[in-house]
Amino acid sequence: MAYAVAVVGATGRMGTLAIRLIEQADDLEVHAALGSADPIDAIEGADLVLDLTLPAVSPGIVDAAIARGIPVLVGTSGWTAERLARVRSRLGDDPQQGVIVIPNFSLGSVLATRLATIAAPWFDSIEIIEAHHAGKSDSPSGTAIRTAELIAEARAEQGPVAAPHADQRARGQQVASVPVHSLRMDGVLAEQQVIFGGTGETLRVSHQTVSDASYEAGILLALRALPATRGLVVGLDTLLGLDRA
Ligand SMILES: NC(=O)C1=CN([C@@H]2O[C@H](COP(=O)(O)OP(=O)(O)OC[C@H]3O[C@@H](n4cnc5c(N)ncnc54)[C@H](OP(=O)(O)O)[C@@H]3O)[C@@H](O)[C@H]2O)C=CC1
Ligand SMILES: O=C(O)C1=N[C@H](C(=O)O)C[C@H](O)C1
Repeated sequence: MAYAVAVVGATGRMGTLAIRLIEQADDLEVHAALGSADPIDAIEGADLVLDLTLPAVSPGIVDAAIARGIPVLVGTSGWTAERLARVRSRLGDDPQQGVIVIPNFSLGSVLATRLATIAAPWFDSIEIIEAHHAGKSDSPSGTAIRTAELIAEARAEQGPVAAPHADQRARGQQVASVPVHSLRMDGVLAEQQVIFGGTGETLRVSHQTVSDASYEAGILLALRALPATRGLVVGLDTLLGLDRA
């Protein structure tokens, strides 16, 4: 049996990639391929929903899937801790349905974030620089938001990072106390560098995406994990068990 997937954002860069992957997989099939002009009701009858749209649109799609009892995989950015908390409370204490939110489908990126959380308690001075293609409409990136929030979580005992002169605009946007600097420019696909400043040394954890092919294995892994998921799961690291490594 093949799971029927409704892809929302199917006309976009990531949606087009997802449709191709689903069409090529024996255990998945396209139920509906939706763009901005299509009614969300078209997800009805799908086994799974895949959301690859815009940060402003994504929460409504998740709500629509939850309302219809359809498990949903979210690849769209903009899912802050606050937004995730709202979904968790919407699903309730004994959720029978799965919602998976993956800020970054690439293995290298989630490993880089994991490495950053290991270093986080050891350095008080931590900043993130992320760069993306000029067409990306949101900043900071979903990956940077997630990385900053996990760094803050890993520093629960040490407290917020030092962010001197944070009132100056060029000092970036603080996410969970971590300054994030976003570049949007030609010649870049997606990159992130987490810089740790210590006594007489810096440590840099850096990841570069050179092709959208880096997302393919993660998309398939998360779609296949979705039917058995109950409640909210965040991050490819969780699906891979890296959060316990
Ligand atoms: N998790 C990850 O690893 C990755 C996540 N992303 C994220 O995925 C998202 C999509 O990126 P990308 O494909 O580059 O973006 P695109 O701009 O190429 O595509 C956006 C898609 O959203 C659709 N859309 C816009 N508004 C609505 C609406 N109201 N209802 C339904 N669909 C709508 C568009 O449809 P239309 O064509 O009709 O306007 C289009 O299909 C972004 O948030 C990006 O950050 C990107 C790469 C990797
Ligand atoms: O828009 C993109 O391209 C990407 N968006 C995601 C994000 O906001 O982190 C994931 C990846 O960085 C590519």
